[in-house]
This record gives sequence, C-alpha cells and structure tokens, in this order.
Amino acid sequence: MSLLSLESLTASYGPVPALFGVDLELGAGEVMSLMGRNGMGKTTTVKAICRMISSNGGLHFNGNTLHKLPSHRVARLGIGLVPEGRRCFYNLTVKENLIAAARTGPWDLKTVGELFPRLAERRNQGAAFLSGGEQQMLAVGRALMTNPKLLILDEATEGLAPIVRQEIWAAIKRIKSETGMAIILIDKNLKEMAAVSDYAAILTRGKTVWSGAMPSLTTEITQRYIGV
Ligand SMILES: Nc1ncnc2c1ncn2[C@@H]1O[C@H](COP(=O)(O)OP(=O)(O)OP(=O)(O)O)[C@@H](O)[C@H]1O
Repeated sequence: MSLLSLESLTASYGPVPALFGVDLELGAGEVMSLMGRNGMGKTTTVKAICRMISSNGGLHFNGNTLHKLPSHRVARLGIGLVPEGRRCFYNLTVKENLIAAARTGPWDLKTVGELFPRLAERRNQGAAFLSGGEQQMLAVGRALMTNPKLLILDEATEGLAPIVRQEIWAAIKRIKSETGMAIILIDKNLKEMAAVSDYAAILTRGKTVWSGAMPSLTTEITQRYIGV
C-alpha cells in the first residue's frame, strides 16, 4: 500500500487554477524527485499535500484522507516539511527552534546534532545569526525533530555555496540510508537529486506528465519536459 497517493489532484489560488491533475504514488521509505520547469506546480503540490491550500481529487497519506484536515493535523500524521525559503523562527535559539515542534522518536537533539555538528556547536545561538547554510540545516533538523514518516524538502540547497550544498546532500543520503523515512525532493540540482532518488515525477503546467523509476528517466524525457 502507498504511504502517499495523489490522484487527479487539482488546486487553485483564489480563482486562478494552478494544479490540473497531479498523480503521485510513494511507498514507505521511498525517495522521489519532483521535477518540472519553473512555475509548473511543484511547490503548489507540496502546499496541497500539507493542506496549506485546499485541493480536490484524491489525497491520501498512511490510510488517511487529508482533504478536510488542517495543516497542523497533517504534520501530526507524520509529514515533515522543509519549506522553500527556510522559515526558521529567527527570534529563537537553535535549540528552541529544534524543540518547538519535537515529537518522540529516533530524531532528537542528540541525533540531529550528530547529523549537523554545526547546529550542536551553535545550540544556544539565535537562529538569526546563523549562516544561510546553517539556517537550512536548522530547517531540516526542525522537520526531522517531528519524526515524520515523510519528509518533504522544497529547494533545500537553493542559494547555498557548493560545499554547503554537498553537506546537505550528504545529510539527505544519511537520512535515507539510516532511517525508513520516505522523502520527496524538489531541487534545481537534478544530478544530485537523481542520485539519491528511487523514483521521479515530472509536472508540466500543473499536471503529472511522466512518473517512473529513476533508472527509466532518460535524457530524452528530461529534455522533452525539463529542457536539460
Ligand atoms: N501565491 C500564489 N498566488 C497566485 N498564484 C500562484 C501563487 N503561487 C504560485 N502561483 C502560480 O501557480 C503556478 C505554480 O507555481 P509553483 O510555485 O507551484 O511552481 P513551481 O513548479 O514550484 O515553480 P518554481 O520552480 O519556480 O518554484 C504558477 O503559475 C504560479 O505563478
């Protein structure tokens, strides 16, 4: 049985439609790249999954229909989001950010500190004083502290120096290999994203136009739908 399934999902921003039929299936422990050119509906799909915008069509997670739930209930069901633009609580310390939404499980201050030693070193520092890369690590750590079954990373390496990007990719690989967490990735670095993913789905104008196992994603397909 799928952990997450979206069937013909549609969504609008007020009167303006943005999703026209998104289909996705993800099993427990699987990693998926959600791909598509700019403005094709990737972030909107994530917002619909997390119930930050309303949607129609099939939307199920771990045996639950998500449609009527408020976003905090979705988080409690086990979906952890690292949103585009990080959104840390800048008036709180690193530790306060991490424990703000913590739930019992294998990810706690100790294990997150082992994954990102820089966060452990700066535990009592204000989040506003962290570098961009450290803030991104904090956003990932905060989502992990909710001990989700599904972690969604929306542009987690955007705007970071190459060396910091590599630290984030290494952490994602560890999360994949050391936990049974399912992960959805959205990222402009297609090569790195493909290297950690089992599956991919491509959106064009708010619709799934291709999905399948990562090895079957050919250059011909990426050129046709993503232009690379
Ligand atoms: N807050 C909003 N209000 C109105 N329209 C929006 C809003 N956010 C996104 N859209 C529109 O919805 C469509 C899908 O946007 P979305 O941000 O989901 O795309 P994306 O694939 O995540 O793009 P990007 O890679 O640029 O982040 C676009 O046409 C966009 O202009």
